[in-house]
Amino acid sequence: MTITATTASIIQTDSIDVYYDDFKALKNIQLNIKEKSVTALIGPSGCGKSTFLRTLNRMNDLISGFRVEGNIFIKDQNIYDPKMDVVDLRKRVGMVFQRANPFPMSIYDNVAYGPRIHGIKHKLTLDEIVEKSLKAAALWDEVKDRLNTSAMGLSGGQQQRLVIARVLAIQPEIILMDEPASALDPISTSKIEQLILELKEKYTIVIVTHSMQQAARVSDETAFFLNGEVIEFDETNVIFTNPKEQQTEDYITGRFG
Ligand SMILES: Nc1ncnc2c1ncn2[C@@H]1O[C@H](COP(=O)(O)OP(=O)(O)OP(=O)(O)O)[C@@H](O)[C@H]1O
Repeated sequence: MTITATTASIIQTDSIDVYYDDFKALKNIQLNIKEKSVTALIGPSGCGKSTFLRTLNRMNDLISGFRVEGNIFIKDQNIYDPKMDVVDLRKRVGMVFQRANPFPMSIYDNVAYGPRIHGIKHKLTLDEIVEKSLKAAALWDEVKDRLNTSAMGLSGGQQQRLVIARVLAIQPEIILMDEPASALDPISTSKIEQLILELKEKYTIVIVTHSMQQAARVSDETAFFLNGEVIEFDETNVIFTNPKEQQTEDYITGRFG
């Protein structure tokens, strides 16, 4: 394993092993993820990228047979500490999935949903949050005249940006994205990529992608996963132009996977 990415990190994983029953899905993962940057997780299908991503906000907790050994620290707080408030953790670490999953309600209510759950009831405050979040998700101009219509009427690309606005509305520190553009056309994909580059000014983003071009375009650092291990973790331009491990080179040049 070659790991040279360093500097101030918001997420530190300390030798993580993950099991689904007897199957060891992740082996000795040690990744430090830099604050306000984009970290891409790449690797062939089934190598553990999504499993790792989901350990970062404890999304795997409810899967029967799932077990994690080792610790993950976010800003020095051990998120697997039994005392950790998981609702608070998921507020701090938001998640965007492959398929946009807007709630079957209005555009406005989708974005206001999280703040309302966290106790914000004042209409003007909610209006402000909705506008700010939709602007930050680069969707405001397209929807400002139809905020009270159903989110289900938006295109796939717009729905994905709405989901990002919904995540932003609860002011996370970290946003996890699991193949956020894989179901989208090239123009919608490019909007999401542009958005990721804008969001990293304020947020830490960890993204799983099967597109090497996408990883190269949006990320600062890249981790290459294979068979549940991190083979190499480095600055993205190093991974794509001068990888140190043969397996990384074989993967990025399309020799397998
Ligand atoms: N709920 C589960 N129960 C049992 N095994 C699982 C479960 N989820 C994932 N796995 C196994 O763990 C391994 C890693 O899966 P994971 O989904 O993390 O890989 P991935 O790299 O994200 O794959 P893909 O790129 O296809 O999404 C695979 O062998 C998978 O079959």
